[in-house]
Order: sequence, then structure tokens, then C-alpha cells
Amino acid sequence: MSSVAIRTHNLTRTFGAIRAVDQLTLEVRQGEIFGFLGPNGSGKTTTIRLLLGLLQPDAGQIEVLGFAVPQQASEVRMHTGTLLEHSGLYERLSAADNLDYYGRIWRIPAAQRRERIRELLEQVGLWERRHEPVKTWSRGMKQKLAIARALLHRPQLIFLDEPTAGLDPIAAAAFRDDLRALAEREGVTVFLTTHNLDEAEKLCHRVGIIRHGRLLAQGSLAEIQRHDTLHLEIIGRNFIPSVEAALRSQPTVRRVEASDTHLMIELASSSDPAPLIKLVIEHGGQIEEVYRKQNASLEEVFLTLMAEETTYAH
Ligand SMILES: Nc1ncnc2c1ncn2[C@@H]1O[C@H](COP(=O)(O)OP(=O)(O)OP(=O)(O)O)[C@@H](O)[C@H]1O
Repeated sequence: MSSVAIRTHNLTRTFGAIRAVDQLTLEVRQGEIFGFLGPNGSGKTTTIRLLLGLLQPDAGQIEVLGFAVPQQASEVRMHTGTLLEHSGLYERLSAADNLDYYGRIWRIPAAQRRERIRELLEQVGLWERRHEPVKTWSRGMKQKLAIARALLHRPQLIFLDEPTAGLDPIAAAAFRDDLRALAEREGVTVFLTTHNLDEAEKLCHRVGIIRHGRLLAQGSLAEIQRHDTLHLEIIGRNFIPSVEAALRSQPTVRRVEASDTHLMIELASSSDPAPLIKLVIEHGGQIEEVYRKQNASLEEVFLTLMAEETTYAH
């Protein structure tokens, strides 16, 4: 089994003039909690539906748990659990009956079903309340039960579409704790969507940031923050090795590429390039031109995302 749980290449899906998912190339590793982060309408749900083979792509490739989608979508659905827009719970049934019902659908034998239901309900702290009808429960409790339902058949991968939407901060934190513990214990890969940066930071090993169907960045938050870089290109003469050495010794400098007439310097975007230019001159370099290029910072990306969320929020 490959160590990659989900892989897409140039995945594209349009609805009329809207490019809901636009050349998405994504990799989710096995065993990680991957956060798919983006504002309303950015293409998160469409991506999940494509990964599950519920929607046909216009272009691109999808591989989930080693299966090609949409060709092998039924295998994918057998090995995955989902918590999408609807929890899938029956309000009038008790928690135990809800899980028992789904356990039968998955054809889990009775003794194993009972054991699995107990194990899951104990893990989310709901075992004592298993006989209560779900309709009397809080949203946070229902959401924990919904996760137990998604995990019932021991899937290798679960998809959660905004699992903490509508939960108050305390319930959301409790849900995250349970999810983290369950994911670790079950060794399950989690693909979850959120528009909450704070949530992604607390819960996810890696994230992908999507906007207008396009992936802006993917990696651990630390890796994405490293892209927050100022590139300084200096053209001139006499950029001797001591110039390069002096630049490298500066704590703000992340990388230097040097030739006699050309310096490429990468530094944290918040740092001031002026002292570096002075340093080059002090070491005998003759500067003719300086160009600077700044990558969008993680914070900028998120602020844009959040601003859009406010605009579209209903
Ligand atoms: N069945 C459809 N028909 C037409 N347009 C659609 C359909 N499904 C999605 N879209 C459009 O595709 C874009 C992406 O939608 P999607 O639901 O994937 O976004 P999202 O990031 O999941 O949003 P949210 O956070 O609000 O759930 C939106 O512009 C949406 O209106």
C-alpha cells in the first residue's frame, strides 16, 4: 500500500462558467489529518465529491487509497467514511440503535458490531447515554456520534466537511480532541474542510489552501510560512566569496546564490533588506541594480480568505 492516501493531478471541474475546481494537484499522506482550507464557494465540497466519485471530473487524475476514481469509486467508498452536509443520524433512534443500523448496512456480524459500538461510544464519552434518542442531544454530542458512525466499519480514510460548523467554541474544542484521539488510535487518514485557520493550526498535520478552485499552497503550516519570503536580486560587479560569506552569516538571510555579477538572496519578508545592501558595499561589491519580489505571506492569504468569507457569509 502506498504511503499516499489521496493524490490528484490537474483535477478540474466546471459548472457552466464557474471553475469550481481548477487544475488541483494535491497529495494527502496516509495517517495524517489534512485540512482543506478555503472560504465559502472555493471548491472544497466539490473536491470531496470528486474524490468520492460522486461527481465526474472534466479533466485530471484522482487516486484514493490506490484506487483510480471515478473508475474504482465503489472500492473507495467501501474503504472510506464520510461526514458531509448531513450527519446521517436518525433523530428518533437512540445512539446505540443508530450505530447498530449502520453496522448492519456494513454487514458487521452481531457480536463484532456490539463490541465496536461500545468501543467507539466509550472513546467519545457517550456510552452511558447510548439509550437516549439522538433528538434530545446537543449539536456537539450529535457530531461526536456522527464521527463514530463514519468510523464504524474501520475505514482507512474519512472525509469530514466542516465538522465543527455550528458548534460553539467549547463543543468544537471537545470535538477536535476526540477526533485527534480517534484518528491516532484508529490509524485513519482524515481529510477535513474548514474555513477556520485556528482550527487548522490546532488539528492538522498539513493543510491545503484553496481559493476560486485553485490551490494556493500546501504543506505543514510551518512549511507554508516559509514561503513567506522576500527575494532580493542584486546585479553588479565584484561579488567575491567574502561578500557571499558575509551575507550568509546574517540571521535574516535564509539562502544566498552568488556569482561574480549576480546575487540572489532570500530572507523573511518581515526583515529589512537595507542592512544587506550596505554589507555588500562594505565588502567591496559594486551594486548596479536591486530588484525585490515578495511572496504573499500566509497571513495575507488567510486575510484574503477571511475577507471573502465575510462577503459571502449568509
Ligand atoms: N451542482 C452545482 N451546480 C452549479 N454550481 C455548483 C454546483 N456545486 C458547486 N457549484 C459552484 O462551485 C463553486 C464551489 O462550490 P463548493 O460547494 O465546492 O465550495 P465550498 O468551498 O465547499 O463552499 P462552502 O464552504 O460554502 O461549503 C461555487 O461557486 C458553487 O456555487
